[in-house]
Parts: sequence; structure tokens; C-alpha cells
Amino acid sequence: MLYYSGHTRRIGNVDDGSTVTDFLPAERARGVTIQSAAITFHWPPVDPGHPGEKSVTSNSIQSSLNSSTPHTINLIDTPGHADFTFEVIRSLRILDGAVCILDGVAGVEAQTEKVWNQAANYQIPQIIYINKLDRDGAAFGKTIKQIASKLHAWPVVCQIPMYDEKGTLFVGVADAISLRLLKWAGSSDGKCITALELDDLDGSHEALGVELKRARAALVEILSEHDAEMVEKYLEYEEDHLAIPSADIIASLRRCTLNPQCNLVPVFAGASFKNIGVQPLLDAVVNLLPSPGESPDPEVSMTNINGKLSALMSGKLFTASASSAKAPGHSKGLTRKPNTALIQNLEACALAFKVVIDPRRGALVYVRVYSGSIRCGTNLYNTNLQVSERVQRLFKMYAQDSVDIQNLPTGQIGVIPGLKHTRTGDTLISYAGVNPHTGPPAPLNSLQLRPIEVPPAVFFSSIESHSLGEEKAVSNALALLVREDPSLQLSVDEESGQRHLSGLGDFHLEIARDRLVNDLKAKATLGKIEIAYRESILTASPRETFIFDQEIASRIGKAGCVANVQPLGEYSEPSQESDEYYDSAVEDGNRITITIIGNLPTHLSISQIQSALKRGAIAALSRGANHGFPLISTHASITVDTKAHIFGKDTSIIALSSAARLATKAALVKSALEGGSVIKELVMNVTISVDEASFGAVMSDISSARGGQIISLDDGDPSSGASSEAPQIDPGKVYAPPDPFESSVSEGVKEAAGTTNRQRTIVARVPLEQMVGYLKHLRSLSAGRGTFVMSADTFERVVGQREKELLKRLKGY
Ligand SMILES: Nc1nc2c(ncn2[C@@H]2O[C@H](COP(=O)(O)OP(=O)(O)OP(=O)(O)O)[C@@H](O)[C@H]2O)c(=O)[nH]1
Repeated sequence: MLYYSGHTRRIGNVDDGSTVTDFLPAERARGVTIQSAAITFHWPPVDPGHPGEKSVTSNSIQSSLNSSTPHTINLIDTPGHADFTFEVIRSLRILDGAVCILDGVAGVEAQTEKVWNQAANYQIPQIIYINKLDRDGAAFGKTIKQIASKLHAWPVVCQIPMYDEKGTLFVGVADAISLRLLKWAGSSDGKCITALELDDLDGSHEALGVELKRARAALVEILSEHDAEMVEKYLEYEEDHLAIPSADIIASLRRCTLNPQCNLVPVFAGASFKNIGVQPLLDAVVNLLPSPGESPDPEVSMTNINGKLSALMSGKLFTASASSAKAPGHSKGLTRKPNTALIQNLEACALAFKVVIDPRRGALVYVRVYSGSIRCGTNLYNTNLQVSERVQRLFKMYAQDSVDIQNLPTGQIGVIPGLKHTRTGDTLISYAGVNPHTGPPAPLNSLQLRPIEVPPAVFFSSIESHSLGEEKAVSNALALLVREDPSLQLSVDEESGQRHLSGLGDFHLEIARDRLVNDLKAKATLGKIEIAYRESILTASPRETFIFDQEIASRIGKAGCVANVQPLGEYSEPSQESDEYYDSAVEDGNRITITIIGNLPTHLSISQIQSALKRGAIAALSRGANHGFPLISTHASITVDTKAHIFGKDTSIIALSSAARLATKAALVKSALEGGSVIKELVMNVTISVDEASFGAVMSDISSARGGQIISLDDGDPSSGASSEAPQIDPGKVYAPPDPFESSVSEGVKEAAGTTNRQRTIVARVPLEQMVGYLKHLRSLSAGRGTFVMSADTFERVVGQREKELLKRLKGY
């Protein structure tokens, strides 16, 4: 894409590590994408001599059908490996549209289904590109049927693959929109394309011509089922499918692609490795995917207020929340009706969706602007960290080059270099007349764009610096690592003083280790990768009062609070007094409730006090009293009576958070002494796809050797027993061209009749511990053909023999 749009001079190749988007050394070495990169380019290409003025359309096949005006495309290449799913979800938040690339040999893979469903949650319009059609065993028609059966979307075949006379060499595509055959010259850079009109086909392409007419008829028919304007066109052109102009087909296809109710997905064909099919795909991106203005309104949330960004900007969100101010979980400081003039001062609202530590340029923060525009020289307030940072420079990334800009308007993606604090996922706002020290007024200072929950980091590894002298450099490198990837978590074991890095999978941590040691040059060693368990208390503790009174950095720090803990199941929403500030939220599987009674001190704001107490409680909940595992399903309640627990200016933020930590810790110790605690482990939802031959062996391995609980067994469609809520589509009703090696019997019928090596699916719940390194094992049981996906389900108590073994392993006796 970058090559054809004129932004790079050579075509990158993943196999020799020369791609632009996979730029990390670890990505290039392994040939996989780990971090989603964002790059801007134009399609059709902009004339380099006159940027923005004139387009050169010679590279664009279909541009003559629709628009020849260059469009700005921000391309975000996302990873495919399951351990980096969180990286994909982060990217999905900021996408307007997506191209889902399928492997024409493997078809719809398990991980594809998972990401597809996530994209559907964000209502992101998608087009599908079936790639690798040059490979032996590529089956375009079969993959089309799988789009229906596995992704539950109606595939709209826009192109069909074109093979040479022998039917073996993939040479181009027959385009059902423009009714042309597009043939690429062999072993070229893909810029030399011959277009043959359907009417001019000679005898050699007769069969393909017939199939192309069928494809066009199917295209018009499926569009007519969803789009009244297409029905009108069909009648206007006297029911001749072939006579409808391609521009009308594109317009109708665009309406249907952008309307989630239609559930249609246009499908294109190619072999990127052979440079076949890329330019028409780019045309499709411009023709069919939405501009930022057509994308769904993003969600926003502020303390106890949730809604859409447009409702916030029009002031309606506040009006609605003020009328529901009596709802539970409110605090008196935050739900009074705000002055709508507040919103007029909100100049920009953006999401930092990616932070990359560049060896030359330092931290580069990629942002997407959702409202207003970001200007050079303005202060941006980070609502997650509650700090202001100045925008010194702004630029756009074009392949390896960055181009300075002054202004980044709504809908655009750009890069801010030099920010010191902002992390991946933070919301940034620009507020007119703001004091950089105090930030914008509440509740805008807590505004979050499209917040997402970070899944539990259940794999961890210890980190040791090579020497005391290296300690600071290692800490700095770790801080950078966590800034780039918030699904990595850093913690320090209070008792042993050992530092732990936790992540979402073993591959995730392995890559983090690579980045830390090789790229960020930290002189440190990471220990064995282990699984994190959790601990839960069984009884409520008494109320523990703690007064913290200690000098911190030569200043007196004094603060107090009362804390008690109880199993989460026993929590119920209390009734509130009118002079209370109350906040209760779930954090990492626990609930933390903060109640502040009395008048606030003048030197601390309510949000400062609340977040200090919360930080203290979170720190205490990171270590259980019996086994040292982080707590789960625990409710910690902290109360501060300002008369008894705040001591004028001596009460600092650090003193408050220390008091909350120590009081919660004391409550946890009391509860564990009285009622004991249990160890919990993460149980995964696992969906395994194997062929009939290895089905029995895989099932018995899961249910007996790994202690898994089989949830469902079915044939060939992994989603039907699992989570997808989309309606089922009968593949028999879907148009797909026959694959070259197939008879005329349709694939759906063949699969149902069981004449192929049938795919079977096992859905099971299995403890995570049993799934470490499972892919290798599955491959050995299934002659290399089995695949699986898994996602975290719940933490459950470890019981019986496994509990005994685990305790023995932990204690060492
Ligand atoms: N034969 C053939 N091989 C291809 C084609 N496209 C990609 N490949 C090969 O498939 C492998 C994976 O390609 P990638 O581009 O890294 O795939 P990806 O989906 O981006 O993978 P992740 O980086 O893990 O997300 C490489 O070895 C490519 O050379 C194609 O059209 N034909």
C-alpha cells in the first residue's frame, strides 16, 4: 500500500525483515507484528510535485469509477498473535473502518473470529481481502462460505480469482463491480496491469466470463435485498444485472457496508506477496469505508457520568446526569449541575492510542482527535494522570518520514513528540484558559474517551538489575516499557522487595523482556515466566483505624483513616448522608469504596484525596495476608472523617495514601487470621478446532489430563457453541465461485455430507495453568493442523489435590 501510494520506494518483505510497519527489532527478527503502527498515506496518490493539488490516477484501477480526489488514509497494522489481542482492541477503538485479511489456504482462523467479534462490538465497517491465492490449496470459494458460517456476515463477492490456462497460476482478478478482468504482469512490482472488458473477452476466458456474470447477478441481488435504491436501479435498467453502472453498484455497496443492520461484507481477492490485488483493495478502502465524519459517536465517561461525545459537546449529557443525581454511587462534589459554559472552553479532546519509545526521537505519542483540534504550543491536560503537558511539536508519519504540522483537526491521527508522562490509552483535553497546575474544572478533569478494561495480567516474571548502580536505569527503562504497553504491570513484593513484571501471556512477556534488554538496553535479568494466582478472604474484618505520622522527604506527613474489608458478595450499596463524598468503583476484580465526611481542607481537592486513598487501598490489595497473592473479590472500604483524620497542611497526598494502605493491610490481616483465605486461579474459555482424525485424542487430553470441563462439541463452526450473538447464516444460500480443484457441488453441501476431512470444534473451560505451552502440544496431537483461541473467564477456587500440590509447591515442603 505504501509503495503504490508513493510513500516508499521499495516493497517491504516480512520474510527478510524490511517492512515499514513492523519496525521493532523483535518484530523484524520474528516476522510478526507486535505493536500496531500508524502511518499516513494518500490514495489515489498525491502528485509529489504539487501535494494536495492534483492526483495521479494511473495506479488506481477503480478510481475512475468513483473519486479521483486523493484521500488521506491512516493505516494501522495490528498484530495477529493471540497474546497481543489487547493491542488490537486498543486499535479498534480508534478505527473508522477495517480491512480483515484472510489466508486463502487456512480460511477463517480462530483468532480472526475473535477479532471480528470485537470489531463488531465497536460497529466498525469491514471489508475482507482474501490473500495468498497464489498458494497451493488456496480455496477462495470455501473461504467465502466460511465468512458466512464462522463470521456470521453475508459475504458480497466483488472479485473472483483468475488463474492461467492450466488453472494453476494465480494471475489476477475478475472484478464484478467494473465487469473487467484485471491481469497482473508476472514477477513485476505489480504496477503493470492489463484490463479486459467483459464484452471484449476472447475464447480463452470464456468460463471466467460466465462466472463473472453470475457474480455480478449475485452482487446486484444481495444489494437489492438491503438497499431500496439498488432495487430502483435494477428496475431502471430493465432487470439487467450487467447494465447497472459500476458507480451505482459502489454507491449501494457503500451504503450497505456502512449500515451495521445489513451485516454485509464486501470481499476482494489477491496475493500480496505476488503484488496482485493491492490497488483495487485501496480503491475499495476509499470507496467503501467511512470517513471520520461517518463513524459512530464515541463513548465518553466522567466520574459517574457516561454517554456519547456529541451529547457531552451539546451539554445534554450534564442535563441528563443532573436529573439522575440521586442515583447510587454519586458524590455531592461531582454531581451538581455544571455550567454548560464549561463545555465551550473544551477546545479539543483526543485519545493517545499509542506511545512508542523511539531510540532517536524519544517518546512519540500517537493521538486521534475526536473533537476540536490540537494546536502546537497548547497545553494538553491528561485526565488519567491529572497532569498538563505542552505540545512543543506536532507531526504526521509518512512511512519513515515525519512532516511537521501546526494543527491536528477532528478525525485526524498525528504524533506529539516529547511528552513526558502520557501513556498508551490516556485521554488528552485542551481547555481554554486552564491553569496548568490545577487543570480544568470537574467533572471534565476526569473525562475518558472510549475507556477499555485492561484484562488481568496473569503471567509474571521477576526482574533483577545486574548491579545496584544499574538500578535507576533499569527502573527508567521499565517505566518506559509500561508507558508503551499498559497491559504490562509492574509491582514490588513488599516483603521480598522483588520487582515483578506481569503480562497477558508468555509470548507477551518474552517480547517485553526482549524490548527491555535489547532495545531499551536495561542491564537486568528476567526470571522464569510464572502464573499469577489470586487470594480471596472469607470473613469481614472489624473496622481498623490507622493514623500515619512519619517524616517523608524531611516533611511531616500525618493523616488517618478507617478501613474494613469483606468478601465482595457481602457488599451492598449503603444509604448516604448529605454531608458525605462517596465514591465506589471496581478495580481489578475488587471494589474500593471511599467515603469522606465533613468539610474539605483548603489545600487538597476532593479528587486528590479520593485518588490518594484509592492508590493506598490498591497497594494493600496487591498482597494477600496468607499467600502473598493479589486479592480478588474483596471489598475494601475507606472512610475519612476530615475532623479526626486530616491534620491541616501536615496531611499530604502521600500521607493519605500511606494511611489507606496500612489501614487496609491491617484489616486484611485481621480477616485472614479470623476466617482464613482461599487461592483462586484463572479459568480460560478455550475453543479448539481440529480435524476428525485427531478429535478423540484432543478431547480426552483436555478433559482428563488437563482437568478441563467440556462445554460443547460441534462440527466445523467454532462460533456456534461460543459467544457470537450474530444470527446464523446458511452457507448454502451464499454465492461463491467454485474453486479450481472442485467439482460443481457446492462446498457447503460437501461439508455437510462429510466427504471432506471434517473440522470439529471443542469448547471447554480449562485452568490457565494447564494451557501454558498448549499450542505445541495440540500441534503434536493433531499433525500440526489444530488451532485454538482462549479468553479469560473467571477466577475460581483451587480445590482438592490441586490445592494441596500448589501449596506444597509454593511453600517448598
Ligand atoms: N504465498 C504467499 N505468501 C504470503 C502472501 N502474503 C503473505 N505471505 C507470507 O505469509 C507470512 C506472514 O505474512 P505477514 O505479512 O507477516 O502476515 P501478518 O498477518 O501481518 O502476520 P502478523 O504480523 O503476525 O500479524 C510471510 O511469510 C509472508 O511472506 C501471499 O500473498 N502469498
